[in-house]
Amino acid sequence: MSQSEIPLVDFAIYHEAGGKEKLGKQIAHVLKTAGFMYVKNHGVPQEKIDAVFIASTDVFHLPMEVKASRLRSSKFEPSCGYVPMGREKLDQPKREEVRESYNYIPYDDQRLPHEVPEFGMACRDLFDESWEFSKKFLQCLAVGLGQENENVFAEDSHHFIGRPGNFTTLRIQHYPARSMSNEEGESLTRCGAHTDYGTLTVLYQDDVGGLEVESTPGHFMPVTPIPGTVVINIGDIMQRWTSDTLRSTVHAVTFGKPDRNSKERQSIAFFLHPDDDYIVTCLDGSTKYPPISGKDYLRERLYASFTNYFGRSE
Ligand SMILES: O=C(O)CCC(=O)C(=O)O
Ligand SMILES: [Fe+2]
Repeated sequence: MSQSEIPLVDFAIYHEAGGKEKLGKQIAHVLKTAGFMYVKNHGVPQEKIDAVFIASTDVFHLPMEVKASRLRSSKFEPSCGYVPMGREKLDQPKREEVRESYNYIPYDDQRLPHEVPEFGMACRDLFDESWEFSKKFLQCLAVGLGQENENVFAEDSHHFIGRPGNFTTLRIQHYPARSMSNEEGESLTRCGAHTDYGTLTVLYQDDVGGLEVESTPGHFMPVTPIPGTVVINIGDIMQRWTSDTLRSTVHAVTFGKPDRNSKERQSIAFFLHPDDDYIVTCLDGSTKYPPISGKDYLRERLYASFTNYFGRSE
């Protein structure tokens, strides 16, 4: 990425004649170069985003024993639930991550925090709105890449979204404030450097900041929060699907510098995954990567990033 800034795409032209084509060209270009973009006029109502931020604040402030009674399943299966600090380590070499999260999928109400009754419905609404926007985005992308079928990345491969047979998840993340010495700061981070796994990630962030993307190897650039925008990037399965034409970009969330006494932060990520049984093959007809099902691909990736999880240890 040679740009000094993350590009901003205006989705307002989607409904205009030729809008899909224009947007498709822009977003395909960004995903071949920068890999990350802001999108404004995305159509996801701000009050639905705020509702999840507000309800999840209450969820994260529940007593630990309540949160711990709603742990995400430890099997490889779609599951709602709480993911405590230390469960995930994305960094290489692995540093302690000061982050807790809650995974939401619409068809598992077993581990919902019923103490905050509005949480489930707020998540459901934002899940649906995020998919509505993602569908449009993915249609534009298919058009921008010259695909005949504009739904190849949308309904055709995400038919079971929100239902058994698809792993798409809305994940709410909480990064508590933490004062630390410089020495401690070397061994802790908020979210280690990683790429996402799925088709697309739609990220809603609060105004604290800390998200950074790797613009050139080893050089990270801040994704400063811009009100009214969402942040979009693709994940590894989309890079594979497009035979590395599109770029799944490394990113991380850091503590503020220089004193590292960062404010508490929250973000909401909509991680889109193809259907479990959908076979992803290189779209250009090449054999660069063998065909793989959505589920097998995700299994490989989750095993690598969860510690003491799915019956494995580091
Ligand atoms: O919290 C953020 O801003 C991003 C977190 C992230 O990249 C992830 O969970 O994959
Ligand atoms: Fe990520």
